[in-house]
Amino acid sequence: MVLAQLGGSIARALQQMSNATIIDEKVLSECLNEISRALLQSDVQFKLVRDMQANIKRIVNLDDLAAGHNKRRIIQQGKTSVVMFVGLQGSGKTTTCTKYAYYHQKKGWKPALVCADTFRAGAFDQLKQNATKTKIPYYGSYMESDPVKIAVEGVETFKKENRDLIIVDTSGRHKQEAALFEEMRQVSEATKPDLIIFVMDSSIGQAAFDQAQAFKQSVAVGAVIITKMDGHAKGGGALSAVAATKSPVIFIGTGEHMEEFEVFDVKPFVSRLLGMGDWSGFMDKIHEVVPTDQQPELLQKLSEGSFTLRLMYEQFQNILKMGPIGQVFSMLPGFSAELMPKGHEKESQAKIKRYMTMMDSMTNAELDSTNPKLMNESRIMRIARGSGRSVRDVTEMLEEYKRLAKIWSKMKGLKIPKKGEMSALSRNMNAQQMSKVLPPQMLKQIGGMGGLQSLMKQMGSKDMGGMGGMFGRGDK
Ligand SMILES: Nc1nc2c(ncn2[C@@H]2O[C@H](COP(=O)(O)OP(=O)(O)OP(=O)(O)O)[C@@H](O)[C@H]2O)c(=O)[nH]1
Repeated sequence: MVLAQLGGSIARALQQMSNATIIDEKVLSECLNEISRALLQSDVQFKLVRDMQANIKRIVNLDDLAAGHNKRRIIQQGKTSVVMFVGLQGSGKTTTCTKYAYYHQKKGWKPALVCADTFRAGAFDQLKQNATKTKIPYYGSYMESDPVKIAVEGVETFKKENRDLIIVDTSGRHKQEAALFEEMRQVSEATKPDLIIFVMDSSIGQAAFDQAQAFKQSVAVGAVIITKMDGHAKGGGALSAVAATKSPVIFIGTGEHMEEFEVFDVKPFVSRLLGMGDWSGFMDKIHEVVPTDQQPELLQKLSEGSFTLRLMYEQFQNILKMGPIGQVFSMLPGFSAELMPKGHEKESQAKIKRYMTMMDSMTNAELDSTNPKLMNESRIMRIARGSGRSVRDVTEMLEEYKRLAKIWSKMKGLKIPKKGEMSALSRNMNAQQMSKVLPPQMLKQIGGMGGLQSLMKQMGSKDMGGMGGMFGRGDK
């Protein structure tokens, strides 16, 4: 094979890979096989080709690629890229457009914003305000009512100005609004975006699948951004949206401010979704903070799923010892936003101490019981009197206990790894286990067990069926 042909074959193989929405082991292997074939046909030594394959596989971190961001160079620095944002009304599109622009500006891009949202009065002002704050050029009009015209003019203007990332914000719309969907399609056709991002509010829940699918059917959605991950919603709808759009989640929004924007990372996201907190961080903390002789016992109890009041007490003790309480809290299964809202660390610490004072008035039998019915009215009254708190306070503490116990009961049967054995947990957390903790409706929407398995794979897990790598951070 002459050199030009060889180059062509390799370029084609790479092109095929970059066309794939998700790069997983299969896509990577196919690409490497293609390249290897071309090399062999060019008489490159077999051993060299085999070593090259192995080396590339070792170097490429599919988990990193799963974020969809670095791998798929849909937007390329140096060339002008147009990115169009679409989504439901109020999903946070306008805010996210600026966050996205700001993020890339910090990375050395020259972004610009175009407001093609002529539907919502005030949208242009909002974009203008955000753009001014972040010193990003913007384009829009108070007079023009045709979003296609504005979008085209804006893109042309910024292309002339050599901006390399032109972001087009569009109006929010629902799938029932056929005319607005047609308009979105026209904006897309006229501006020919290199990437269309579907912005979704994490609290959307069950409606996510249908809505996301409607968007995907009208325009070529290539990526998803989930907003408002700082709220109570766990982002479960995101799973459905990912399934419907067959596109990776690339970023999450974690607040109203420009900096509250993070590259999507599958591990903490899915852990949070399952109400499990950040497991690997949590395990690291256990090994760091819980005295060595107590560790096996705690891990054993965790795997039994029997969460007693005493265990809660001990964990509170550990939490108070852990230092900057805010950071640690979010890692613990269930000990997150509900017990300790962001920015209220002091109050939360006081609450924990209050809970512990009440628990000091409990008997051993009460602390070690796993029977929720044991805590009857007379016991509650006795504890209230003993600790100098109100019956309401005691009831609140017990409610908190029940909430945590419910979450921790999901750990039952999980093989909790010892230090250095994190991958054991990853292997254990398979699709079947995950299916048990997902709301049934959602499971149905993403196509049952089969759908879940392929979704897990799509979301960056290494081995089919297992959450390979998902919790693997502490493994190395
Ligand atoms: N807490 C939180 N609020 C957010 C986040 N992203 C956006 N918001 C807020 O959500 C609200 C709606 O955001 P917008 O950006 O106006 O939404 P939009 O999708 O452009 O709205 P339409 O143009 O009506 O479709 C605003 O109050 C934002 O500040 C986030 O990640 N976290």
